Amino acid sequence: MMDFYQGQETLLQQASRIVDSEIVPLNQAAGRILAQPLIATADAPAFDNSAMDGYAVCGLDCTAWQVIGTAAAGDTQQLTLQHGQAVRIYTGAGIPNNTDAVIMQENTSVNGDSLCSTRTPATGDNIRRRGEELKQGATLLEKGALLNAQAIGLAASQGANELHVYQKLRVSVFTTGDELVSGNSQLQQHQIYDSNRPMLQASLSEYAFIEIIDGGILPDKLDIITNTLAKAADNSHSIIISGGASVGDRDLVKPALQQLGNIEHWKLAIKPGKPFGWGNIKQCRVMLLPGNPVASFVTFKLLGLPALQTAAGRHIMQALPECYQAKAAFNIVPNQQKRREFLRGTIRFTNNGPEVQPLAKQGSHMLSGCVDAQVLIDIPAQTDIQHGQWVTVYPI
Ligand SMILES: Nc1nc2c(c(=O)[nH]1)N[C@H]1C(S)=C(S)[C@@H](COP(=O)(O)OP(=O)(O)OC[C@H]3O[C@@H](n4cnc5c(N)ncnc54)[C@H](O)[C@@H]3O)O[C@H]1N2
Ligand code: MOO
Repeated sequence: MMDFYQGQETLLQQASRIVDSEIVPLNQAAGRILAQPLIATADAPAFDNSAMDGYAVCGLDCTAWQVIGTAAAGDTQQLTLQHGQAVRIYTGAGIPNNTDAVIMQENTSVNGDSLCSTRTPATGDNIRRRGEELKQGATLLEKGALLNAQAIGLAASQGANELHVYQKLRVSVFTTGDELVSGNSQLQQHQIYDSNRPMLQASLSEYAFIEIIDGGILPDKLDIITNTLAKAADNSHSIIISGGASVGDRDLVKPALQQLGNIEHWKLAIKPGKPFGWGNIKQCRVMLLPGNPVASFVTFKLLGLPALQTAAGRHIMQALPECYQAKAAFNIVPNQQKRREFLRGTIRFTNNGPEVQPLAKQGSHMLSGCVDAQVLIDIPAQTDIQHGQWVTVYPI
């Protein structure tokens, strides 16, 4: 069976981007993905300006300066100093011509129009120089950047009022299984409520670059699954389908996908989530998630979501789930598990660094054991874990 990391890499490399781009107003671009690099149209700062409230002075050899005027942020006139002169200046105001330094007001004393400094100023003190942050023509944001609040602010700082972004990735979400019932229906014997579709849609709804299409619950009937997926593939960039991914006679998603397109890969050596697989129907990427709710959640977070992000235009390195190292506050000795395990755990930040502890209820059918989890703990197959050892954790 393929290891998780090999599977993740293969999946992401095959997730070729298929969405077109569009132009949206800046105030609707938050959370979208940039389809063209954003280039600085002006230097930043655009003009030399003061970093402090104080006095702009000319002549650092002087012991006193004559204050000849005021420069406030937004003043449009350009002042000029002669040797021995100063201007009262405020943070963000344009620097007068011939200014040698700005002295912050806490280091000055003023008597009438005569200014003295309590400290010796040095050339360039408290002056923010034109272009010191960015030069005109510099790349502000790379193609594929996620437009978070900081990115929107940076684009706005350059006067951008619309941005070229990738169109939303249309993702159809299905669950399968004759036992599944939506929350608004009465349960019959041996039926259960569908938890995976609301869960997957809730996770997808955090991403502004994704448009969710609710496919509903599919019965365990090959012709219905095949017909429904064929239609969905025409109308979606990606399909996520949970359940029916395993080996039972009623596990019909794989046969349906084989009829309609191809299966690229099926089964990874991970727990939970072994029957995860993916393939294509024409241009549409289809991801098969296991039905067990925790297996569905874990494979979605670590595999499905990164693949959707690359399909939506993000770079692989940015789409990979974030992880960090924490110290195991537990032992697994001997570890005889043949699959890499992703235990659900909690983190405690101590003076020794972050410590991680698995939660009880680790069954892949036990969503309640997942609710309080802050991280997935990566436990490599057949590798003992000693108390205090560093392990990789993925925030969820
Ligand atoms: N003989 C084998 N049986 C199983 C294997 C195996 O290798 N050999 N793998 C097991 C593993 S691991 C998993 S994970 C499950 C996944 O199987 P499927 O993807 O085919 O999922 P289902 O059989 O449809 O369902 C499994 C389980 O989860 C419940 N379920 C399904 N969908 C939902 C939903 N939307 N909401 C709530 N619960 C759901 C379903 O009722 C089953 O209890 O296969 C093992 N079997
Ligand atoms: O992947 Mo299954 O969830 O190991 O039970």
